[in-house]
Amino acid sequence: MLKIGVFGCGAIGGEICKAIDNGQIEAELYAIYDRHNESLDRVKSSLENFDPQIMEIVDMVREVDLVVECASQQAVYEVVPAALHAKCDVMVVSVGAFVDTQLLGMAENIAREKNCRIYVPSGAICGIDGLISASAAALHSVTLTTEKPPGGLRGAPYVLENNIDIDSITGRTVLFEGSATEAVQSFPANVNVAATLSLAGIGFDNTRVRIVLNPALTRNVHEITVEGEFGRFTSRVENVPSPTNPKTSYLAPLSVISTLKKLTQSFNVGT
Ligand SMILES: NC(=O)C1=CN([C@@H]2O[C@H](COP(=O)(O)OP(=O)(O)OC[C@H]3O[C@@H](n4cnc5c(N)ncnc54)[C@H](O)[C@@H]3O)[C@@H](O)[C@H]2O)C=CC1
Ligand SMILES: O=C([O-])CC(=O)C(=O)O
Repeated sequence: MLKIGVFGCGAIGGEICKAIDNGQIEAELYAIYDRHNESLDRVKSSLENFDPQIMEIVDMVREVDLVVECASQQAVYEVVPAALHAKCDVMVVSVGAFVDTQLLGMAENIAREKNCRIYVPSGAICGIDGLISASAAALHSVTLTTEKPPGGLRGAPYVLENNIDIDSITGRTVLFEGSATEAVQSFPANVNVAATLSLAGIGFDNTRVRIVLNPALTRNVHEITVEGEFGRFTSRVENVPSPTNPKTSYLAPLSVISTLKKLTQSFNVGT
């Protein structure tokens, strides 16, 4: 049975642990880690069937087959090289870290050398399957419009650095327009989806991103439009925010759970 370690036990990590524990994912929850004891305690007390060990990353990668990073972009720098050097596969949710071409190149090189896999689930957006299919021919443009209520954007570096008082904004307001490169650095915990889109499509510099604050919304909306030799498609998802982290949509852990299920099933559907 696949032995899994979960690094980061917040909104996403907690759901993954539960899905392994209740048998939805046929794997062993072998180890967990979080820098906050409360998060570890919360996850541990939610489990009925597994009693994972709490392990620092250096120990975790020696014991498990796959580490799931669901912590932060900063954690990716720690988790990904450690896992790959130990010949351990890794799934990355804080995908925005891969805007760093050195990190991405290094990860790809070590994975090739050690014959390991790096998995990036679709996360909180819909349409990555279509984009991957379309990318087998020429792509002309990829754009993302992310629209969130104030709770989905509060605390982002871009908001703080530009002294934007998001609670005083009363109507739909475009906060940011630019490349995915700038977007994932300015909103590291809000638009990892822009990174996933970039990796699947035409890269960080060419993927265009618009971030909109809409106080009237209760859901996190991501709309993507892709044009290429295949034609054109638009996909729009209206995501229920996670109850414990309003920045994160519930679809994000569901996407990780489904990607993990794919790894353990013999019959797989979709691109
Ligand atoms: N790819 C996608 O579509 C999406 C990605 N995300 C990203 O996934 C990650 C996890 O999201 P959530 O679970 O909602 O966040 P969260 O804030 O609810 O949980 C993150 C947990 O990781 C821990 N953590 C953070 N950095 C750490 C480190 N360096 N070492 C040890 N523990 C660390 C925190 O203490 C916290 O318990 C975030 O980076 C988030 O931005 C979120 C939503 C969608
Ligand atoms: O969960 C979402 O809606 C998107 C998100 O936070 C991210 O991509 O970082």
